[in-house]
Amino acid sequence: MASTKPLLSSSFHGNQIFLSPPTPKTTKCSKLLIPQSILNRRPSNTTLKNLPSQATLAALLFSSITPQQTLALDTINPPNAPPPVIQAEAPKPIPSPFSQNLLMTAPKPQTQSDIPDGTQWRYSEFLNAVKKGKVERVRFSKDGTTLQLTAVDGRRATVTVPSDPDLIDILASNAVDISVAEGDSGNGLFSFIGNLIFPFLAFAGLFLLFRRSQGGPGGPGGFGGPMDFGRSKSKFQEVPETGVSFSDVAGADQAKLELQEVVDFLKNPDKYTALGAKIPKGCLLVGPPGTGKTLLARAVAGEAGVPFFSCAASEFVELFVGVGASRVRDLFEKAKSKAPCIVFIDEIDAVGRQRGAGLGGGNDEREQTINQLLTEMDGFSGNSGVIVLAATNRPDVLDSALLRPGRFDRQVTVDRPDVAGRVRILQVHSRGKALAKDVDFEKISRRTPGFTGADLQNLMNEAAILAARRDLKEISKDEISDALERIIAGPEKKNAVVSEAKKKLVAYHEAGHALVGALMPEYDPVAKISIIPRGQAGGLTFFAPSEERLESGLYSRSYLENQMAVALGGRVAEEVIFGDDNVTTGASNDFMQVSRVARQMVERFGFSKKIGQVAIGGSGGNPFLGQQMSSQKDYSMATADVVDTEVRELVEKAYERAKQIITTHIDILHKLALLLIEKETVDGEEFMSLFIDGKAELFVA
Ligand SMILES: Nc1ncnc2c1ncn2[C@@H]1O[C@H](COP(=O)(O)OP(=O)(O)OP(=O)(O)O)[C@@H](O)[C@H]1O
Ligand SMILES: [Zn+2]
Repeated sequence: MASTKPLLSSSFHGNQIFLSPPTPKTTKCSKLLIPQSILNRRPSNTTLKNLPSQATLAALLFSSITPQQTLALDTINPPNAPPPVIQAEAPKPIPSPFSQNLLMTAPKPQTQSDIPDGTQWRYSEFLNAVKKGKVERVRFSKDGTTLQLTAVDGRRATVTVPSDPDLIDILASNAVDISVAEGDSGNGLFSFIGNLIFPFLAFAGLFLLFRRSQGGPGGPGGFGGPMDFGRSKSKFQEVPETGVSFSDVAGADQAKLELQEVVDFLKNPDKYTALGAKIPKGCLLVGPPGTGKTLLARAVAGEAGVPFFSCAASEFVELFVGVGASRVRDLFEKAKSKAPCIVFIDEIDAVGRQRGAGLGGGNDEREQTINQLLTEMDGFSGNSGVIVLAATNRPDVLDSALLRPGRFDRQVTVDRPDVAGRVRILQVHSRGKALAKDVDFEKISRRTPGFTGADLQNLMNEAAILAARRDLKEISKDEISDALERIIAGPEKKNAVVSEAKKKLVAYHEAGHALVGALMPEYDPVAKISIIPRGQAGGLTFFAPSEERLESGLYSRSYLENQMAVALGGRVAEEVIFGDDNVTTGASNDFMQVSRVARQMVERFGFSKKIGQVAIGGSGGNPFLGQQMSSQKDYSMATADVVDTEVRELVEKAYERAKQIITTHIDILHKLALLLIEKETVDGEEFMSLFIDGKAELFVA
């Protein structure tokens, strides 16, 4: 039961900061929260980016993790949270097991029969049987020190497992089915992965991952030989013609304008060099995920008609020091031979973070990679015809050496699109889709502030899927509307069994939010009220904040006070109707919102006279770029007391206002609650008509 500003963040988004720009769920799930204990154990020069794939790999290897669980894990990271900071936790280099591997001799062939007798096999017997294809499946204990095997003839045996980095590879290359015993303790996937990725399996996993990405095992028996590692060349893609033009990138006019210069240069280098003009070698595309940075880079190449080389910086960095640097060298070698061309480096922050900033010392591999990149960029003169575009959403963490003149000295901001931009993006993504006449992009655009291009693409796609599921020939506004709500608030649980009593309670609760919202001066209009359960919420009230408000990101003191009153309206209605003793826990999200707003008003926005116009508690940061707005306390106990008192006062004041509105307009509260019980959803217009019938005053001061 949450009062939801669909378009502002809400309780659905977990720990998200209330006033931050909305971050609708997108289809992308790239970040995985990895427990510190595992991070500390991983080899020093892997990047965090590898970890999801590592986990995915584990998921593939160990069938007890389903992809769905991995997705569920993704959502543990609040959408706006910064990626876990890698620099603070760069662990000490761990000697690579693969170097030992070089010295290891292959196990001697066994003379025993293929399948040993007994229920306790020696490790060498086990390996031998595996290589002869006599082992069907193995099941590791949770700590990985023993395994249970099932032989092809159905016999079972136990093996004590030494720390052998090759084991997983050997098992996999002999098509042995691998799983891990599920424990009865622990809390789900975290502890599972925690126990799973004890060092040798982690190494083995990475080893496999690496080998896979190299295009298959290097030899029979799965022993590819560690020397393969240095020779990777396939870490970038080369597209001779992207076929993407600026017209495929809707909105982003400013960015296109700035990049037009790059296009001109690539098309006509002589014109510039004849005049002695210095052409930028590198250009940084900065903006939140999904805003079309990659698309823009492709469009630059497409417009100029030059080849497009792309790679993700995280893929440069692998297990061995020096590999990343050699990959960078390969990439530029190739690019220079095809100049003029575009080199696009995505997620440059993965290698481009400030050097030597980590607690555990520097990360050699990353440093070498970035040094190589800088060398390459310094190496080609302004007119070599290779232009490097790099993308990041964390420009703040980049090494300043990258931003020096002659490197990425230009920044192009690719921001979330505005109303008009969203209309055009919707148009682009409805090309080739059959749309009903009632679809109005303008209206959809107004309902989707904060959406990125990727979000809008996802929206249109979801709508198309819905239309197909409904056996329609066209996508109508209903499908788009339903898809939108689904994206914002999670799917409706239409079949959830809700008792009459609960339905009534939720109806009054939501009616309370809506009523207070409608009667607060200059508050956002109510768009829809629903008592169909959705996600965690028993019911929802949608408001439609104005575009200007969202775009400016500015909120007045009175707006925030209103917001708190609206959020409290649910609980107040419960109290008034059902009595103090019968209020429920349904308002807990509302309370969280309220206290967050109140605290921010006092601590950060200077809205408290006693604290004054200062920001205390936390270093701030720009949530737009995913920086942490930490709530770390950096003030004295005495100040903390004042803060607490001020926060409480704000909340109490809001509570009183909500109560006053609800008690004076209780007739409308009843009407709306009845309507909700009958129809389950009520839209804004219908709700407002209750006021006209009831002759309530619309705005009370
Ligand atoms: N301005 C836009 N016009 C049309 N489509 C867009 C636009 N922005 C994003 N998209 C769509 O969203 C998809 C994802 O965009 P893209 O990968 O370019 O984003 P990005 O900024 O590079 O994201 P990330 O930082 O996650 O890599 C694109 O394939 C494209 O279809
Ligand atoms: Zn509520």
